[in-house]
Amino acid sequence: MQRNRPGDDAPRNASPGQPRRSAGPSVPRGLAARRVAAYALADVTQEHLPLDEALERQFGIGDGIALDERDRALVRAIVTAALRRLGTIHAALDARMPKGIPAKSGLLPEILIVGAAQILLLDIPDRAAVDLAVHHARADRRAFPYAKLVNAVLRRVAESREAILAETGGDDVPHWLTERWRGTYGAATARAIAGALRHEPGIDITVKADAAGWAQRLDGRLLPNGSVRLNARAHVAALPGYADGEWWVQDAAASLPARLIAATPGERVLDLCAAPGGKTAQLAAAGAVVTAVDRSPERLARLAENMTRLKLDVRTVAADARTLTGGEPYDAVLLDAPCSATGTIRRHPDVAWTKQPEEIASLAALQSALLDRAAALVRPGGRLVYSTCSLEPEEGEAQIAAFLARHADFARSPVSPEEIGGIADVIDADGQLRTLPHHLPDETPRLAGLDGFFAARLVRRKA
Ligand SMILES: C[S@@+](CC[C@H](N)C(=O)[O-])C[C@H]1O[C@@H](n2cnc3c(N)ncnc32)[C@H](O)[C@@H]1O
Repeated sequence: MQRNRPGDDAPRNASPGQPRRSAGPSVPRGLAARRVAAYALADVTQEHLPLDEALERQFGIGDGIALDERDRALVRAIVTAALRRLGTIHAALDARMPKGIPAKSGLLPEILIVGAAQILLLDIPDRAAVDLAVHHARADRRAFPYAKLVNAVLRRVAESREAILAETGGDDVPHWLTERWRGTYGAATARAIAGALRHEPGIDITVKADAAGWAQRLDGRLLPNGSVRLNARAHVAALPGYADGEWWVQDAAASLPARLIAATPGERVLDLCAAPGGKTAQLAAAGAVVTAVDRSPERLARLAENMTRLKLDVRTVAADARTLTGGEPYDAVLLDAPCSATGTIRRHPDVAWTKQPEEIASLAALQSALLDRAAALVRPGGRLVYSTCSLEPEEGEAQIAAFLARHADFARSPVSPEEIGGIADVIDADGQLRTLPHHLPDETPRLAGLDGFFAARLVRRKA
């Protein structure tokens, strides 16, 4: 879709409390949420701001300040849905606007996208979505002349909803990503990945013990790896066992790297990029004596809060793992490294729009430095597990191949299917883990899939 910059009737970085959009005499219920959604969408797609940051920014200014919890949840749902199917939405609008979006039309592109996302993807009556978009256009100085166009285009989108959603040809993520995946995995797998990313994933949890029992109590299903996948959407903090610290939310694939450590009670394990602590919790729950390191004090504080809820005892260290020194080497080290996170686009569709191709090389350099430091902290005979939630081989397979070329004292310790509940198709020829978003299929799309993870287990040869 041809587009111009969003309307800037008032400064986008207006300070909190300062009204920046004039509401007009009669503001229909729900308009404020749509306006905030449109601005947050622009923050993500144009300024490459992660969605959480965009929402925090927008909830702190203008209309956002007055939104209650329900409206804020609605804003998040609208923007998330729009980002998940942005290619589909652009194509649907393009097909109904042969001349493209008029130039200098303010927030018009975002108004149309927010309207189309509600019509196509959310349980919101078409009429409400169209009317609010028209009101929104009327309230935006530059979009004002196009209010009738908004009405006509969105009505046509509503008329063709099923056909639009059945169309699977286009990309919903930026072209550079699909091109990359085609080159890495081949055309058929790249298509399957793109298909899986179109669906909102379900909620997976990791339990301390009695996974089958918790699957029953929480109305979930037990996955082969021992995770529980909830059958329905839920407000997790209100579910039984949450306040008592019996379980935590963690994608089934994200639970695999810590399982590969196979920690035994009393072993000393170092978790190098640990926050917010899903993997730390697994290690501690297995009885290991865990030291959790993270560079971010804020994220480490969240980890500590999580461990308190889970009643798990973990030592925390705020430090840059690249310069971590000292002490006795560890029985095992987990390095769940910072990465492009392209494997988590199902859960975080903003990642597709906030990451830039050039970031992959700089992240790979950081991972390589972290790996070298991690290796020095493993005792002879000890294990090193490296993982990333990236689909990019530079952050996975190629990273480990380069590491082994630099470190003759390490060798792969291949993963066996039994260790991960028999999900054999996620193990590559070198015994490494490579999960992809379309793995673990299910008839119900929301109950299918895994985040995309890479993990390799290495052992340090005995001297
Ligand atoms: C992928 S997240 C870790 C997720 C975590 N392992 C879990 O399972 O919850 C990567 C973490 O690495 C941290 N990080 C990034 N660079 C780091 C560095 N140089 N040293 C230590 N931690 C770092 C980030 O703050 C972030 O919390």
